[in-house]
Amino acid sequence: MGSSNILKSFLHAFEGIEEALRAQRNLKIHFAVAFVVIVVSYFLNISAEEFLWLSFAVFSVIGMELINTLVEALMDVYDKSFDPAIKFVKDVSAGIVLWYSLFATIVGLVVLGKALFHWTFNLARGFTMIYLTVFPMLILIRRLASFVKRKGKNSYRG
Ligand SMILES: Nc1ncnc2c1ncn2[C@@H]1O[C@H](COP(=O)(O)OP(=O)(O)OP(=O)(O)O)[C@@H](O)[C@H]1O
Repeated sequence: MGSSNILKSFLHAFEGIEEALRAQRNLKIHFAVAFVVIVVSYFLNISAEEFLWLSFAVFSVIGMELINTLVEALMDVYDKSFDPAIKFVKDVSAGIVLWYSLFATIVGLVVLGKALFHWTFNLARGFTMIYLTVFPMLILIRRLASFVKRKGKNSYRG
């Protein structure tokens, strides 16, 4: 592979990020947040390890948002009409971004919380616990709500 080919590959990859950024509002927001976090971290007294955790978190969220953009675009090329299977694929793909964003908030609470507000990591532990209990609970509540709705409809029909 010649050096001009390497440059071309780099340019295509750069274009990919540029196009995704232009098309996706969420990606713009994640880039802005990542930029602010990294700039703020520059002025804080944090260790190299903590900086790596922050970088890992913000780069992961943007990476997952790029994957989500890719999945959405693939699905739209495949079929634009409403399809429950496409809904599932797109929703799971969006879920990946949400999941990594939750991880990023845990890292932010531990690293930035400590450096900015002298928080211990108990708060982050609390949030982690809430995240892990909230999802099964929300699913349960939604199932219960749709069960009650179905029951209501059936009894109305007599
Ligand atoms: N073809 C489809 N069939 C069924 N549901 C769809 C379809 N296209 C989109 N949806 C639903 O709409 C949601 C948003 O999809 P869309 O492609 O508009 O992404 P978006 O507005 O860029 O969202 P995101 O914030 O996840 O990037 C999907 O998560 C899915 O629930």
